Amino acid sequence: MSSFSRQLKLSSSLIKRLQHRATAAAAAGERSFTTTEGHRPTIVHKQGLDILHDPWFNKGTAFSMTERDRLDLRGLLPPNVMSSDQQIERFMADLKRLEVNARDGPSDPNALAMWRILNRLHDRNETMYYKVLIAKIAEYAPIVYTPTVGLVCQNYSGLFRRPRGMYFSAADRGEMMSMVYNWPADQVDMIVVTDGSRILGLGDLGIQGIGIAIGKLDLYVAAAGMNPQRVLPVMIDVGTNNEKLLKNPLYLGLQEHRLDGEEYVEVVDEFMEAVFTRWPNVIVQFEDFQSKWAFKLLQRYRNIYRMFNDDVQGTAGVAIAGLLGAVRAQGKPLIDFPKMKIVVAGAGSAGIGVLNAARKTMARMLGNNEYAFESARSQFWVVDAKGLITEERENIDPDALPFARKVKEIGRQGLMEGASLEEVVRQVKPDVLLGLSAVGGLFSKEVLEALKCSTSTRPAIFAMSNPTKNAECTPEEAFSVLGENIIFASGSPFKDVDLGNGHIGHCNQGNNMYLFPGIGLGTLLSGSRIISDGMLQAAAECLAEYMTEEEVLKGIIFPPISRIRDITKEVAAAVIKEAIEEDLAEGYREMDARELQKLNQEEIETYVQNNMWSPEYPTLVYKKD
Ligand SMILES: NC(=O)c1ccc[n+]([C@@H]2O[C@H](COP(=O)([O-])OP(=O)(O)OC[C@H]3O[C@@H](n4cnc5c(N)ncnc54)[C@H](O)[C@@H]3O)[C@@H](O)[C@H]2O)c1
Ligand SMILES: O=C(O)C[C@H](O)C(=O)O
Ligand SMILES: [Mg+2]
Repeated sequence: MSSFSRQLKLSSSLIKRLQHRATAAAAAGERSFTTTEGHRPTIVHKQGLDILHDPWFNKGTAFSMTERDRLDLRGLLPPNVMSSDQQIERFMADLKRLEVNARDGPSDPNALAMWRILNRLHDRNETMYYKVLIAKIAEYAPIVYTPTVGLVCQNYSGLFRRPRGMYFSAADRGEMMSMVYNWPADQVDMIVVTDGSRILGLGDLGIQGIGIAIGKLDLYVAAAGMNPQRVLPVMIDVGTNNEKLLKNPLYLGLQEHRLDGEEYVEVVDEFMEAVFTRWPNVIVQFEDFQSKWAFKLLQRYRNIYRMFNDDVQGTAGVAIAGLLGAVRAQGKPLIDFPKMKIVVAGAGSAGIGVLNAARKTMARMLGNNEYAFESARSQFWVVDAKGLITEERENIDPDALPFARKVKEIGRQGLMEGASLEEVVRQVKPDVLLGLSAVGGLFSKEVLEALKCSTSTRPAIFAMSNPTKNAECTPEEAFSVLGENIIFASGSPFKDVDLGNGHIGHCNQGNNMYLFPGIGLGTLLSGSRIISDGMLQAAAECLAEYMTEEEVLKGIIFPPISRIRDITKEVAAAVIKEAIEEDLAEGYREMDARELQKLNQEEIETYVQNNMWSPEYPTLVYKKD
């Protein structure tokens, strides 16, 4: 156990290391946890144009002459055979041209145009698409993922060309169990499903929300090395309450108001039953469901299906890692975390998820008993659209109730029910101001000025709402009001700030993308039937631990996105270790539960690494059906 884990008082005997295991097993050749699919030819049952139109097999101009003969492709392609590197070079030149040509630099229409070009590549050649994405993840994640994916969802009815993923609608009730067989893949490892009801901070986008499921799965492939032939984006279309979409003749979804209550649950139940019947080993990530349903569905399914909610659980883990980073950045020991005063703006699925996880982490550090849990509660002040939440709040949301401040207590602090964010910050003088409100600019100049009273030596600001225009403040705003001695993180990417004195104000991206790919991959490779709190906690700790002391002291508390494949590998390994520890790991393919238990830390990482898909063209051979 690392000293880091010890400080957190975590599950103790996590790994029984069998040091001699790797060499002995390799020498005996008794098993292989290295999958060597790489050089075997892939059998195809298609020829000619059918192959060129099939993104799973298409190589475009990279088909060799012998392959062109074998697969009846002669004459269907320009004669010059290109290497995959040449293909990428040509493609990138095209993309760059667009950037150079844009008169006023990168802008929304420009980002959308880049998305279109990448999407077309995705349609015609998946291998090349993911090669580009992995090689240039820092450049293109903001296009295929947050923030541009938000714009894509808003415009999806216009952008839609070739369908991607599956749509289950309220009109399909009773049919889902058979419909699910229309998907061509016999194996699906990962589903990201949304009902489009709360896409980023953009509200109800109905069926257009499928874009977010596609974007998340792009990261599953690029960061976690999930095989793109085994991922499935899903939209559950139960209608929309977005009046504009209801009236838009070009809208692609059901033009009726959202189902609610039992009827809604029945649709989601039927979908879950259908996908787990066809693919019993699939993992389902719930994404961007409105808070009203996010918690209920999570509670309903998490003990019977392999599923998690990214907005509630992934975000919580990323925030915990960030909060622990903020403690370290002050040069304090982690055990000081329970002393932090934290103001959270936003009490939706993300805010409440963070609050619950932060409270549990503090309680664990304080002795993990009821008293510790109760006393941790008093470290949080929660402000929502109606102001500070106290026990006096009428019709209080049951999920927010545990964080409602006691009236007496806040009276002493000079606060009252519904107090404004600015007042709360001024009176509480918090160490951390964390926004998951979806309200752009909420951390106004006045709020940031109030934070100057913070009792912390290095206050932290987490403006976590997405996309960019919904961020509670920009890093420029934060650094210009509060000076350089702060920690800053945002949900969407911003550039670092030049502070003008030769110093840089670091802008961290605090986004659940640093956890969900590793949670999914670790769950898959462990073979755990559920995703436990312990597995999620292990993922969060791994992320927190990833940054070095030196980086953290510089204010860098999250890794740059260029390291996302590496951090994902580590997170997946941490999740597997925890699943083994909790006796949940049932194994994956040739790696059964007993074999898994024999792996030491290094072997688990090798096992993960060897099961991460990389975009390389396989040699194709034709075989008649
Ligand atoms: N960075 C990340 O990884 C990450 C992860 C999940 C969600 N998010 C973002 O968090 C935001 C919220 O997501 P959610 O699912 O919790 O949404 P939600 O709609 O369920 O919750 C929003 C909350 O903000 C509150 N709010 C609204 N106006 C406010 C105001 N003026 N002051 C204070 N609070 C206010 C609402 O009352 C509500 O409690 C979205 O923008 C989403 O993109 C970011
Ligand atoms: O999608 C993201 O970028 C993060 C998060 O899941 C969100 O809903 O904002
Ligand atoms: Mg989300």
